[in-house]
Amino acid sequence: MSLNLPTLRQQIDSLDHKLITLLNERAQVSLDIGAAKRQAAAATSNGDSPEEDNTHVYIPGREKQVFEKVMRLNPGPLANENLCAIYREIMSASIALQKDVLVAYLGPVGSFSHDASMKRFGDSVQYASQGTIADVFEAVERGRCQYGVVPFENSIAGSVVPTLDKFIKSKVKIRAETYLPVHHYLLSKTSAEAVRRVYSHPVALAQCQTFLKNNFKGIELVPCASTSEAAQLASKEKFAAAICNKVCADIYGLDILHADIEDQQDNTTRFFIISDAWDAPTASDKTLLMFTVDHRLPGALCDGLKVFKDHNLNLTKIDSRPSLLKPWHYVFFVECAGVHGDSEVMSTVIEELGKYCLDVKIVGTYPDQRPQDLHY
Ligand SMILES: C=C(O[C@@H]1C=C(C(=O)O)C=C[C@H]1O)C(=O)O
Repeated sequence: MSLNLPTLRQQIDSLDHKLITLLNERAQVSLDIGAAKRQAAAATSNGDSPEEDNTHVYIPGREKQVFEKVMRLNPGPLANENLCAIYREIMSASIALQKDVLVAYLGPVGSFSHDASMKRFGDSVQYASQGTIADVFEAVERGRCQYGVVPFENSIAGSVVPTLDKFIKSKVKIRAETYLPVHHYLLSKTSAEAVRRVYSHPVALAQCQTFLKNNFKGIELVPCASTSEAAQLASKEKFAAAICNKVCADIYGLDILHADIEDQQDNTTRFFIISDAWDAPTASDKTLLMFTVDHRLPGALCDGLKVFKDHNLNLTKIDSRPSLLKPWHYVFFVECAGVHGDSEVMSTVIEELGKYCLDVKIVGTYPDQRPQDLHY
């Protein structure tokens, strides 16, 4: 069969016609869903601030379901990754139709947080760059942004301490988690031999220790607030370089000196989407709890952790930070899988934990997002 280009283009035109009609039908339903969410919120509100619209249009559990459905129904030839990227944008437009959404991220543009935010929320929502992780928390706390994206832990460097410390003091809640594969680049305006100083975020420097030891032993390493700030600083200096995302080369006019310099190629960072509220239970959720331990009771931490075992809950993360209330007094973070914060099981867990631990608090509860299922 000979392939006729004008006929094939006619086919595309006719399919586009159908697609545009269907996309708008979907958008109309999404507008109705927005109205239904406002109705439901009004029915449960106490009428304190009727002019303030606190409804949540971003529903991570529902989005996870949509992505799963898209991949299940995909007959090809489109790859799941490409179809999911298209759906990311369809849902982004759908969110923006329901409400103006502003997402705070650790900037400036070109940071891994920016990348993670864009991949999570798409092109149609608005973004607000923040100077530090603490500023992202503050933007959400003060209601300037409805959502914020903060790095939580990295597969090589471990926990992101400023994020943990902000959770101790802040009232924000975790609404979703997301994962980003992280590849670092050494960017500069000069040659590798002429570099005298390397800027980056401390967690990024920690991910490239072997590379730095082998190639830049003894060189000045300057920590800064983000990898994109590092790129910005390096772009203003003659003999400096930055460890950052590849996209910073174009954004800040830098050359690539070395690619993929992270110590492990499967380097991944987990981010949290924070907000003033978590969402309803889904088929599979995780919950992050925070508590201090009463040291007057010997073995209190051990007894506390046993509560999770007794309820058959798998622990997926455990960490501690100084409470800053007194020396050698710690706040513990424990994440468990298979349970939502609003469930009866969780109420029982919290009650039982209370026997051994003080100030037990849920930091967030969110759909369990396996990194391998993220195809966008
Ligand atoms: C349409 C909704 O709102 C948003 C948009 C979605 C979509 O376009 O499919 C899914 C979840 C929400 O983030 C919804 O809650 O169902």
